[in-house]
Amino acid sequence: MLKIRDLHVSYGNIAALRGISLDVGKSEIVAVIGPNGAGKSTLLLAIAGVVRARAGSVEFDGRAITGQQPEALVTTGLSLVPEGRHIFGSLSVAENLRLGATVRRDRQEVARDIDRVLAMFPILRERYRQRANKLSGGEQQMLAIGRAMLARPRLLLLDEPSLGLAPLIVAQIYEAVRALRDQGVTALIVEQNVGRALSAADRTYVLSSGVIAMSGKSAEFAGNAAFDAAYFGVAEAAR
Ligand SMILES: Nc1ncnc2c1ncn2[C@@H]1O[C@H](COP(=O)(O)OP(=O)(O)OP(=O)(O)O)[C@@H](O)[C@H]1O
Repeated sequence: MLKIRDLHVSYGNIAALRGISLDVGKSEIVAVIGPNGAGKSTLLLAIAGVVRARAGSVEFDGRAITGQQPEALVTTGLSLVPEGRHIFGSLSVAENLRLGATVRRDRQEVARDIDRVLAMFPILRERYRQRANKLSGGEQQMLAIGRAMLARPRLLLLDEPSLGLAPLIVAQIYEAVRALRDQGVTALIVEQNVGRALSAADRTYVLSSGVIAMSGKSAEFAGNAAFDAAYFGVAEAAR
């Protein structure tokens, strides 16, 4: 579904991604882990068209999407849930959700999709008319995912969904990601929470200083000395 080849992204003279190649198959959950500054957010931003690639290619469903605008990519089925959630604090939960559907014209289907989101995250039903800045961090993360779902994505890009959240809330968020996968939504997730990433993802890539240090089936990573060396080695080197 997603095919990235030799992707390079720079901010001025800082090379954030230095030749990334990565694949995500339909209905897979794939994680990208790595320490602070490894380039994880840049990777998602480049896929979503928010930052420009200096070289390399990104294909989505067999079509080259490199260099396309984020708005155009949303209509092709690609939704980003950015780090920090970027919800609108002064708007209600209902208004934030509807903003996710601005590219759609099928109003009745939108109402049905809002109902699906509220069924997935029942706390948002209780908070439906409240301003989003009154929500807890976990509720805001649920709202951000719900808003992304309103665009009916086939591929969901999640940037650190567990950041700053209590384990019970993180478990709920990942439960939702799995439920979405069962409905046919593919997910590429960036995480610093290694344990959570490995338990949720079918396959995992380790990103270090803008390059892929290791990749494979997540189940084979746990307790694997080569993985520990690759991951903790790069994490240590990044300190
Ligand atoms: N807007 C920017 N301008 C300049 N440099 C940037 C910018 N955004 C990121 N960088 C640099 O690019 C590199 C990769 O950053 P990126 O945020 O993608 O890493 P990350 O793995 O997501 O880290 P974190 O977990 O801290 O978000 C870092 O060296 C960072 O300082």
